[in-house]
Amino acid sequence: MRSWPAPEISPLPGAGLPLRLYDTAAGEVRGTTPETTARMYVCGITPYDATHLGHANTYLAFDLVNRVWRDAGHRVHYTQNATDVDDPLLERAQRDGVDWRELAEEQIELFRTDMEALRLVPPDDYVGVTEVIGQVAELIERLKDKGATYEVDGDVYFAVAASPKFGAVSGFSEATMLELFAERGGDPGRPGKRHPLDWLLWRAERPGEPSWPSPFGQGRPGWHVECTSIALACLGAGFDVSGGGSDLIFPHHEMGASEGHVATGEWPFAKAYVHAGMVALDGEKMSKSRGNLVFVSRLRAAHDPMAIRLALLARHYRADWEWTDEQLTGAEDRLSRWRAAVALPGGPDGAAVLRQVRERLADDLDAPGALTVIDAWAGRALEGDHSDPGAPALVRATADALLGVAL
Ligand SMILES: Nc1ncnc2c1ncn2[C@@H]1O[C@H](COS(=O)(=O)NC(=O)[C@@H](N)CS)[C@@H](O)[C@H]1O
Ligand SMILES: [Zn+2]
Repeated sequence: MRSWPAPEISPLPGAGLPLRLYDTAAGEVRGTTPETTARMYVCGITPYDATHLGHANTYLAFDLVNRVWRDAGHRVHYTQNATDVDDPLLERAQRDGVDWRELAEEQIELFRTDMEALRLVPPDDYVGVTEVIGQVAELIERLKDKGATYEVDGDVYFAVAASPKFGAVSGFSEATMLELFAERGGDPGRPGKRHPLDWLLWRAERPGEPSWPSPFGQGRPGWHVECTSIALACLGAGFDVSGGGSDLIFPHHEMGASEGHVATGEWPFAKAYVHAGMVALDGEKMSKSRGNLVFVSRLRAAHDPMAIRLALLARHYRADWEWTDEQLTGAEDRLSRWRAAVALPGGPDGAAVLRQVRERLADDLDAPGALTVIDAWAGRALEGDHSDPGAPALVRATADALLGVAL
């Protein structure tokens, strides 16, 4: 699938610092160690109710990863999927009496428009799972050849007992796993399964559901295996970052890592598992099932997308936090202050701003800290410190390249 047009990225003098990120599997902040080309897989949307602020918050975190790696001299190979066939999408299409393919297409287009407006760097590979059904079936075949699968009434399951590394990503107890698995699309109680945590790889055709041919009959892929297949095909095992919101830690990323490991024999499947916190509204996580959503497209109708971006950047990417309209007005004030300051003939030392913003972002994406650095510079510039005539241009370029904020 087409992704979206890339924003300009201003060149900056010198180079950034090595990026350190909190790795869920390690349970601590660790230095990323990408090669010349850094490789990142970020789970994409299930295309309905796009693009809400929770989505935007998560993709923005990985946009910062992309920008910091580029500033440190790496090329970035960025892959993102779209889950354009899955139970929740079919249910929503059914509820609204629309064709599921049309719903997916329209929502993916809205997502692209929102991502472009917020100036996120687009993925190099933007892959709808319906584009790669055959490839996914091949991966399932590989897992079958490894003896890691079995069938229940025509549906193909991954046997958790076949994965020596199961649990290495989340570190959760079995009780927590069972609870989350049931909450997030799993079927722990299904009769005929060998273990409650075994998960669906291939769902045999049901009446009225879309299906595709495969070596194991008409059907469609399970959720986790699509991402494993696309990441392996585009990036190869051992890629640098597997990203998503914290609600993907389990079952999605845990099960995908097991699939990748058993299929390739390589570990880790991803060198770092990086998760963004949950954005809430009125005390509840913003989610389609709850319907308490704030849409980027609606905010864009009345607000500068750069203010929306600044409002999101004001929170640490791993924090769970509550959206309020006041945060947007605060971001609009900050945006106009920054724009006024970079329009001045000079300001305090610009090189210090670049150095400090680089330090903040390299330290597990401390964007709030980076915003504070530019706030301080803008404040002193607006009070009349114009000692460095080159500073306004350098601060503008820093905000653009590292934070994605166009002043
Ligand atoms: N309230 C929220 N706050 C932060 N991130 C969220 C929120 N809701 C969803 N996300 C993140 O947004 C991304 C897309 O979510 S999604 O549309 O439900 N789609 C999926 O989770 C799958 N298509 C991934 S393969 C995921 O990384 C998810 O963790
Ligand atoms: Zn995914």
